Amino acid sequence: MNTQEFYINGQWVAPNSAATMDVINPSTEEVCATIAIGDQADTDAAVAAAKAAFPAWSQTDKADRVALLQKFRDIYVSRAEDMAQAISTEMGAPQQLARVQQIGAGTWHIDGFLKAFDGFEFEKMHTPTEATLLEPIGVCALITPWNWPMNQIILKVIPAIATGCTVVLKPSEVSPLSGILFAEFMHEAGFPAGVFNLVNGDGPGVGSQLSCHPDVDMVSFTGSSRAGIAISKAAADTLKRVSLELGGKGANIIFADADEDAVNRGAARCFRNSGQSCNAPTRMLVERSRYDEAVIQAAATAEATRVGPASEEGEHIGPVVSEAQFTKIQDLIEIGKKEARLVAGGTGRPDGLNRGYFVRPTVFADVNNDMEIARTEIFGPVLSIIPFDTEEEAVALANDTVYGLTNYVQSSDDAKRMRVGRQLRSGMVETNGKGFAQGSPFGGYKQSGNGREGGAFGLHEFLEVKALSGFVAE
Ligand SMILES: NC(=O)c1ccc[n+]([C@@H]2O[C@H](COP(=O)([O-])OP(=O)(O)OC[C@H]3O[C@@H](n4cnc5c(N)ncnc54)[C@H](O)[C@@H]3O)[C@@H](O)[C@H]2O)c1
Repeated sequence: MNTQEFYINGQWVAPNSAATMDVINPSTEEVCATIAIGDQADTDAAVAAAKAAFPAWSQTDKADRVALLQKFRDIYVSRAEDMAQAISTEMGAPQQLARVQQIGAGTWHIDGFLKAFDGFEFEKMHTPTEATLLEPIGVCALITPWNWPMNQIILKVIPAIATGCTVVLKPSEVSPLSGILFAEFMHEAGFPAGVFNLVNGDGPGVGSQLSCHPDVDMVSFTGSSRAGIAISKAAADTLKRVSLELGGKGANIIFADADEDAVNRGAARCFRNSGQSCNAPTRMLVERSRYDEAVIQAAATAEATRVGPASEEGEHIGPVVSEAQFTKIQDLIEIGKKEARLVAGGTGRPDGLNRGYFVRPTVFADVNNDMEIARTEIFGPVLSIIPFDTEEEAVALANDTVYGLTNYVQSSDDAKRMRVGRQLRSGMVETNGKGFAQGSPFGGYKQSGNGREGGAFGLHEFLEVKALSGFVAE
């Protein structure tokens, strides 16, 4: 794997400076790779390559773009094991999670885009003499996080390139290995030089250079609210489009008439990927008559959740990604112990693990929405349980957060699920354990961001709309 160079204008090139950064395996706390870190000259070279490639690429036939994307998909599938190992090493996803969910999410989104692209109309007659044209926005900077690396990279690169944009990808410096492998696949697929470019670097460096670059037309970002704000400010001077997919503090409303498995399912979903998902249901709101039982069930789920190294097979959860995240989560658990009632887990590593950023699956009961653990996105395997008495109160509690990404509703009453779902201020509502459909728009309300990724909505993100009048249809 080429960790010391960047992929610019169809080839691997040496960085401008000698700056490097170590990549840490979170299961062992050992250095697993060292990557080159870009500077302004590297960013400028990648943006220039993308800009030069845009006129030709934006005019290519849809069928030609589909053929290249299909070729990429074939390579992604045939090299899935290499990709799974890269993700597992860099961010700590255990083998099964890496192979099935982390890799599978990528394939699933590629297929969703290909389906949406097939029937996607780029030109429509609005009146007999005016056409509405959807055209690629131009050069796109794609800045991605470490928690679902291929999911995020594919949700950005594939629709951008499918619609005729050219891109510069900056993966998270915490999990850059999967991004480098992704660039190798793009090269092998044979995209024309400059269509796809990759520069590694950190947020203050390459990230902010891309955000304020005059030749970048759009930034698509997934990650923290802090970085989302910094990117929006940096992008303001050039008025480029900024698409944001930020954090969440999802509520999982469990009514008394919910199915028996609702609490276990909700807790397990909160702990999935070691709690490092922006759409994790981290606030479990339980109707009073089921509350005591729910606390016992959630605690039992936490205790039954095995934690172990990413290199091991099995259904356990792995470490959290970094020392910084580990420390932040420990601090929040400590705060939670003062604010609420700890019923499972707690601070410190799980028994038998004395190295690696492993966190104990933790459950707090008797939480209220004013507590810090109910307001802050912890991004670790930490669940807060909050009781409620009425449907109105449940909706109010769920909506009482700056975030609005995914909320969840569990009830055997179809009308109630739909009624509550309509009142929740979030981009997504999942009910009764039924997941998100392929091609559905993924994105948030409020401070969870403004973008929509996946399927036809995800293609729209990268398009400008033009009204062309005096049109003579051919
Ligand atoms: N919503 C999500 O999917 C998601 C994903 C990862 C992290 N997070 C949140 O972010 C918190 C911290 O994680 P993190 O530090 O890795 O996330 P982050 O937002 O700092 O990093 C994500 C990406 O943004 C880049 N970046 C950071 N600062 C930037 C800047 N000023 N300009 C341009 N790019 C910048 C990073 O290099 C990385 O590629 C987590 O605790 C979690 O709450 C959310």
